[in-house]
Amino acid sequence: FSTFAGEPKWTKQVLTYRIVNYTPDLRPAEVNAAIKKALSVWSSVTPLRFIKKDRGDADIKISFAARGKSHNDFIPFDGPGGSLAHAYAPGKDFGGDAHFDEDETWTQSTKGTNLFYVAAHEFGHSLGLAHSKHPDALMYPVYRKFDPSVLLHQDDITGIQYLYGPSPNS
Ligand SMILES: CC(C)C[C@H](CS(C)(=N)=N)C(=O)N[C@H]1Cc2cn(c3ccccc23)CCCCCCNC1=O
Ligand SMILES: [Ca+2]
Ligand SMILES: [Zn+2]
Repeated sequence: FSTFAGEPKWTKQVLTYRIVNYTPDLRPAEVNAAIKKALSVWSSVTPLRFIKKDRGDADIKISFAARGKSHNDFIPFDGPGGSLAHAYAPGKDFGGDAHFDEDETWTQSTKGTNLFYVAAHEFGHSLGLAHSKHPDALMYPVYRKFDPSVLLHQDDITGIQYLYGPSPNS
């Protein structure tokens, strides 16, 4: 596993998240569920807890943006394929935020681009993990045929617990 320079991490265990806008590819309830499940991947192995906010500021702001429309972070997306999303390391303002490329076809299946899988990867970044060299780790830099049941590789768990420690009820 790897962390970002300076090992930025959240100094609190309860984090808030807000889904700022939704993709038309899925029903809002499906997006809510995929995001919630992707966060629970990480909270299941750490003391971290996530609270959803529907307005105002939040630690992790989630949004969808397409090509050209610079989603005010000056990193425009690249159309279908290529980069699927990006997320910021822990910190204030943009820190922790995750942006998803609206030009992808977001799905809940193994066709198209699976939102749950990409979100789980992005939240690894939002929590302070950089990329892993293990090809079967969630934090591997390239999207792979994923097996929805087994998502976290031991390397991912070792990395996130290095930053936040294990779940208290482990
Ligand atoms: C790991 C993901 C869930 C998140 C990362 C984004 S990030 C910032 N959070 N690490 C991602 O989007 N990786 C690209 C990496 C990538 C693969 N290729 C690319 C061609 C162009 C640009 C990027 C890529 C080759 C062609 C395949 C393109 C489709 C799949 N894209 C990827 O796997
Ligand atoms: Ca893209
Ligand atoms: Zn990544």
